[in-house]
Amino acid sequence: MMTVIVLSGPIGAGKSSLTGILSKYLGTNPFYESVDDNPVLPLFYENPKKYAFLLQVYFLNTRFQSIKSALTDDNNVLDRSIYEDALFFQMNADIGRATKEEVDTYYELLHNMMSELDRMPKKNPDLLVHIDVSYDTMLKRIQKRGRNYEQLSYDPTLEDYYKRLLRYYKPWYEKYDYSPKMTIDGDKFDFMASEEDRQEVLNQIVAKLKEMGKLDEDWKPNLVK
Ligand SMILES: Nc1ncnc2c1ncn2[C@@H]1O[C@H](COP(=O)(O)OP(=O)(O)O)[C@@H](O)[C@H]1O
Ligand SMILES: Nc1nc2c(ncn2[C@H]2C[C@H](O)[C@@H](COP(=O)(O)O)O2)c(=O)[nH]1
Repeated sequence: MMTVIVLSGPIGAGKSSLTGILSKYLGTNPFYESVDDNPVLPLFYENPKKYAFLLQVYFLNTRFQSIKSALTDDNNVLDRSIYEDALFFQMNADIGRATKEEVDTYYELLHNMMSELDRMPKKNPDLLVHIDVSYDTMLKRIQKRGRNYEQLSYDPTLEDYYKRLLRYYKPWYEKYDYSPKMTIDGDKFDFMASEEDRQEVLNQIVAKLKEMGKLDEDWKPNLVK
């Protein structure tokens, strides 16, 4: 059965990490957001006002590309949903990093591209797995990952940016209704370092997929690597 799972959550929540763990466990394909090979991301952090619009278009384009493959392919896990794109741009626009013309153009482009998804065999994911984290956890993980331009030492105003991002995520998740959804407590479960925590998180997701009828009741992982 074709099942598409999408991860969501703020920067550093653990989406990419869980995408890898989950796709391996389910025997499906991981799809990653373009980050380390994204030439616009460092420019954005250096000069957000100048590059917010370009970065947004860059992400929209790469995400659309991976969604097209993921929704036509078999079983997949994506490390961020396209539904979060507007959240990021709205927030950047609200803090004055985009002109009205850029905002209008972006929304038109987004709607236009989203309507293309109507033609796909599947328009929406089967399940959204949201990783919920506090500011402290988010910051710790951003530090652990160590991308220079995401550190508060690089730009102290990132503290406000990150706190604001967390505030935007709450209503976004509550409103999200394109598919069934579930939350993983990213503060509680250290699914990178603790084998026990990792298993607990996987069990929660598998239980949800079984409840939805996407996995058979007697499904067991094929752990042969
Ligand atoms: N649940 C977790 N417990 C401990 N460390 C984590 C957890 N999730 C992610 N990390 C670590 O935090 C950093 C950011 O994780 P990543 O998966 O890149 O986040 P995202 O894709 O959401 O930005 C990485 O260094 C990763 O090893
Ligand atoms: N301004 C925007 N920035 C975005 C968007 N999507 C991702 N990002 C940034 C945030 C991180 O610095 C980096 C990678 O995100 P992770 O959550 O995977 O760490 O890219 C966006 O739509 N707009």
